Amino acid sequence: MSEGSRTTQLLPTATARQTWTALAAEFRRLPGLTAAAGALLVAASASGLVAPWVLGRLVDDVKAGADTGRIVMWAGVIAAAAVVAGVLTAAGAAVAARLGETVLARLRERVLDRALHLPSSTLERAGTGDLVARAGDDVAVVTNAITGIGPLMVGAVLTIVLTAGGLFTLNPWLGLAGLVAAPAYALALRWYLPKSVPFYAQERIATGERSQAMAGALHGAATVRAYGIEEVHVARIADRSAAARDLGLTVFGIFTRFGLRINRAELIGLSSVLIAGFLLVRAGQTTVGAATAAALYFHRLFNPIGLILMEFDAVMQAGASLARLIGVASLPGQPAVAGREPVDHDAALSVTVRRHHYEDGPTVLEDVTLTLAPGERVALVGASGAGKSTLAGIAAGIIPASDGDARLRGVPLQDLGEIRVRKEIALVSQEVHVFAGPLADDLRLARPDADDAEVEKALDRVGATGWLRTLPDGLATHVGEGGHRLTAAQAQQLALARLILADPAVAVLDEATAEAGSAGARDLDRAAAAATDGRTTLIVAHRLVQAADADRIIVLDHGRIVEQGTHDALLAAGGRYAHLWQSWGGPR
Ligand SMILES: Nc1ncnc2c1ncn2[C@@H]1O[C@H](COP(=O)(O)OP(=O)(O)OP(=O)(O)O)[C@@H](O)[C@H]1O
Repeated sequence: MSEGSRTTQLLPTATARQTWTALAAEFRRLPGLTAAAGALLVAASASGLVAPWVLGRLVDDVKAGADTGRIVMWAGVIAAAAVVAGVLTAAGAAVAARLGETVLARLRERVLDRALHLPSSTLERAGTGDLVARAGDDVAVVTNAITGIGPLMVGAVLTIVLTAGGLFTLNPWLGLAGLVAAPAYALALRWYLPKSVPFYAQERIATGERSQAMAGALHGAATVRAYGIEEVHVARIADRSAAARDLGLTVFGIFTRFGLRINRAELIGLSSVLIAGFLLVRAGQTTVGAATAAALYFHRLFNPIGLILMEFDAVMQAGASLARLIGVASLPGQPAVAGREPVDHDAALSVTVRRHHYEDGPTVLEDVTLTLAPGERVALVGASGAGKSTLAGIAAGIIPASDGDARLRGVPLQDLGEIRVRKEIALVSQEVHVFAGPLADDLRLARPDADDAEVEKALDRVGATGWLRTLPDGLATHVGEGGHRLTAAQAQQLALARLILADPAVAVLDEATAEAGSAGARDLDRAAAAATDGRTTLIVAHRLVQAADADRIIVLDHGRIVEQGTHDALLAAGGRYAHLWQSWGGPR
């Protein structure tokens, strides 16, 4: 496809409510583990309440002149509570991490499953970048959150809820006194978030630029030295480092001032609890011990509240990533059964496009009607940007026409269902991916039950036998990422061999042979001819020689069909095609 202002429509992102619903549904599928994690975390937080309460009792007992035995008993209770809290916290964190990992693994599987089954048109619109970012970055962010801060956050929330409950149980007035700090915390967060988020983003960019400047200079060290431009690069690195340092200091400054605001909120809360305690004790409403316990409870809130506030943006970030994952995971799966059956029809494939445009872009195709008889070979030619790839995409069911449709033996492709369409119509595009693994496996993607002889025969038909023999392990040779590197032309041959194995009725070839140099291009032309032999074929011809032996040639210009006919007829007509043929330098 020609480069232009490509518009993409990102994959869906779940709303907050959908995210919670989907997450809750995942936890419900693991009732045992969820209940165990919940119970352990609650018990761990609750056991932390024991020590402050006991200290309060201790104060009252000492005031009342209790004997040493009683004090030792309370000390024993505190020690036991500490041990129990430690054990429960460790067990709770382990079970919660296991629960989180299990939920995440399921979510990851669903995302991958949906991603691989996405209707081609959705993927075409979204671009693979969005999907790769979700399967990569978003999964990483959520994994870190679920296994790292996730259990800590849950623990912190539970501690806050239970401790606040403890505070109110001691004396409702003491609880209310603690609540006085809430607005101060809220104000601290309101001050911090709008400032920190953009600075964190800038800091990440600045450190990235610094690494880039250093890596660039080091990779090109020889060139830098040869041209004597060391100073320029040193100055550039110094510049980037200074920018990163300044931003780092700014971020640290903001963080410190945020810490100050949190301390202020703590001071307000603790003072208010102490003052309320003093007044209540004086009025005989509570004991010194209870007021002490209340102050200790409030103090106990410092860490969890601090943790939640400090990690608030990390939680928001994880939430955003989770929403993007659930957006993909919640896409409808593939229908198990295909739709309507194609019927016997004169046309193997027909396309009617009244108008097509990408999103809000200009019209790319207009009034195009294309009908391929069974077994017919039709070539699309035209200048770059004329709309050939778009028309091929619509014909293959990859791109839905804005106004119009493609039909296989009379049945609209959307009625056939994606599975059936992919079985019947194969698209070979220039972007051929070689999957990492044995060569034979890559070919069997097209037909899993093909035996070695069939795989070899397909490779032979596309002229790959020559290089197949040179491979160290033949069909078992590992190709793709980390394995034996195939050339672009060899990868194209693989794609054509896959086409033979898949054996579809209709083949759409878009730039399938454009990659190679001229000698290789001829080999690939032969391979393409062999692979499409006997099939209804639509070929996007970038070199006119690919079109010359087609049954019919269709000339596109600015999204409209301007000419069609056989090579000879079009040459004789002396029109657009003849002109293209002449300027391309083809024999008359
Ligand atoms: N995904 C897309 N989003 C927006 N515009 C697009 C997209 N794909 C193609 N276009 C635009 O549609 C027009 C037709 O492009 P198309 O790729 O179909 O032409 P082509 O004849 O195949 O060109 P080439 O020979 O360069 O591949 C061009 O203006 C192109 O920029």
